[in-house]
Amino acid sequence: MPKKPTNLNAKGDKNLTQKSPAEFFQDNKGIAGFENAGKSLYTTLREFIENALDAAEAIGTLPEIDIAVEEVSVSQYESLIGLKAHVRLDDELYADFESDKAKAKRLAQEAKKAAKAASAASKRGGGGKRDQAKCFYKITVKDNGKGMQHEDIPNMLGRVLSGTKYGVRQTRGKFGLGSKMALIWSKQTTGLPIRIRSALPNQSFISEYALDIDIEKNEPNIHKEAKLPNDDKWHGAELSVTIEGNWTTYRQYVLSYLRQLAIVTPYAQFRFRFVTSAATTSTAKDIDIVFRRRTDIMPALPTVTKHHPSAAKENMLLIKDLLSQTREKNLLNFLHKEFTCINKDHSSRLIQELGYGFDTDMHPSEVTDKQATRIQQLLADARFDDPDGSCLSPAGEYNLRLGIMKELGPEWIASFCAPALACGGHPLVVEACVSLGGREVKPGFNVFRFANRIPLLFEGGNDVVTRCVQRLNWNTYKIDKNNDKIGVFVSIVSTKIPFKGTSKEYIGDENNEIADAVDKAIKQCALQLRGKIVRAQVAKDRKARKKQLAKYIPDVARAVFAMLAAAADADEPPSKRARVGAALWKVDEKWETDVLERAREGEVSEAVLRAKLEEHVQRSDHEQALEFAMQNNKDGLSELMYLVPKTPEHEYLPEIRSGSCAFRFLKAAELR
Ligand SMILES: Nc1ncnc2c1ncn2[C@@H]1O[C@H](COP(=O)(O)OP(=O)(O)OP(=O)(O)O)[C@@H](O)[C@H]1O
Repeated sequence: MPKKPTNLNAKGDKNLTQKSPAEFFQDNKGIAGFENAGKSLYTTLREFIENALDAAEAIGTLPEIDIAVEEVSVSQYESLIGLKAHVRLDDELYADFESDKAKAKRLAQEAKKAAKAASAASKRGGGGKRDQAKCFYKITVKDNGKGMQHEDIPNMLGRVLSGTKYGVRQTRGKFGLGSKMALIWSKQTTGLPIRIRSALPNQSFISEYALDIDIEKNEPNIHKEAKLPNDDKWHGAELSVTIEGNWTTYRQYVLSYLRQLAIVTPYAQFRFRFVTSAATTSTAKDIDIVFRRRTDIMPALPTVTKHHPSAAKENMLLIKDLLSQTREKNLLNFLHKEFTCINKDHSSRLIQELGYGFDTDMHPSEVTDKQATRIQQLLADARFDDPDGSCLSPAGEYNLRLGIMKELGPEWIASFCAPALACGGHPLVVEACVSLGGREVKPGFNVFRFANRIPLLFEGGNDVVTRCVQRLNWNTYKIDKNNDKIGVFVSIVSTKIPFKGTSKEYIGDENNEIADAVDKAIKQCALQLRGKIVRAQVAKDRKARKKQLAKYIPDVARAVFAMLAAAADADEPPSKRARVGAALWKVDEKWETDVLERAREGEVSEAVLRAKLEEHVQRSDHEQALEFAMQNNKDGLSELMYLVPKTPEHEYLPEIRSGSCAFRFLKAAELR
């Protein structure tokens, strides 16, 4: 309903009105990923699941997340909103009265109609919902995370742009918007409140709330608040909303999202259930899948960091904000403590460079607006080291590989982690894996994108990763881009991912630093794979040669033995012709006499010759293979294996070699 304008100035323009953030996002749901019923169902799940992961990781707990999507029939929905609260005394009085026979007939017709609509929708694809009846779903996500303070719950979940994840730290959530968008969508489509149960670790009670949002005031509207006993010492949160959705068209997206989440978070366990409405007689569409945890090793927690000085390039107001908030007492410490990559010496040199009017002892509150602009200019123009990225928590090559092996089972896989770089003043790390082959992988490119360990499923064509994949000349790496089953996985983590829009769907291609880092990471993986491909080709050729040689062994053994036997019988060395035929041209005479003697005594037989030849072919094959691998090591012919240290302190052995392989132990830092 259009809002009555609030006149802000009695004398001014009557149309001058103000909107609350909640109203803005209600009117522009699309920018937050709520453009239609199907997409809204997907985004609601995504927002809840990502909050659940953030909450468990924040307390270092291995995430265990239960996700349920329950279909709600129209009649169930009506009773939820209290429309059928009245218990009928005389059914036959009502227009919708139907006999048992009529009811059975109607249900059969409805089932037929629903099947027809679903098949039409899946043919149409996308999120269209024209001529379909409205469908409602109850979405519940339960985690074992840190929970929320009782008093904070209404503001956290009922006030747009409120959250605990602002600041310079890597988190999946950022805007303080996602769950409120789900609530706005539920308010608009079903009018039902969000239900929350939550407990902090070691809290004796469970907070229970039902609330919705006053969109005009951007305020929580509490329907129910209670504290229940927490006898099981549970901690975490359980959020539940009932919304209009479209499962048929977004089912595939939800399942792909979960599968990709399992790849990038193999240390989490997800259980996903889809339950058809009780009114539907068939349960054939029900789903109950568990994405099992494959490792107990979680990446280290990301830590809060400070701005990199290059952030001044992007944000003119940053210096002024920091100057007004800082607790530092002088300019020297202000630059050193409020930014990364500026030590005290560097800070003093920068202050000298600022010139007239600045000195190291100056109090930050004395800096004028003009001087703040001068500081901003200098920081934007000066050169600084890249941040070290230690505040970030990338998925890790081990976790990525494990997830990919588990979900896709490729034949080959290569991984690379690029050094941290500064992007808009925020540290950013790119990790990549490229795989070949695997289950359910189609020929050509299969691009999987992750940002702060969130799978990105939409807008693939515009994303920096897809663009880099398309630009790369895959032939150089002996990879056939049309026929090979190529999996490209790129995970980007940062304290601020430069998403396009608030729906966190893709990262644009225009940032050269990110594009270069992605390009480099993919190329490094492709290079490793080229080594494996070359090695496999060489191994194949060797096998063919060995097979070919082995084929001739019986004939050669027979011919050589026949010649030896004839020479031994005749008591004289073989003729020159026979020597050439048997490749004995250059053997010395003593050896020859010795062999003839042994042939006479039966020590050298055809079987012995055959066994010796087989042994020789086998040995030279191994020697050639190892020689080739050692010579071509740079080309990626060595295979990286990741060993998880059992203790923080462990010793690295030197290289170990055997006849057919060599082990070289490297520390993670030496791999880069
Ligand atoms: N499952 C949960 N466990 C603990 N805290 C939660 C949970 N879900 C939400 N919160 C709290 O509520 C806040 C608001 O969540 P919301 O989804 O609205 O935004 P966000 O996750 O901060 O950012 P974004 O809009 O980018 O997702 C979060 O910052 C978090 O503190």
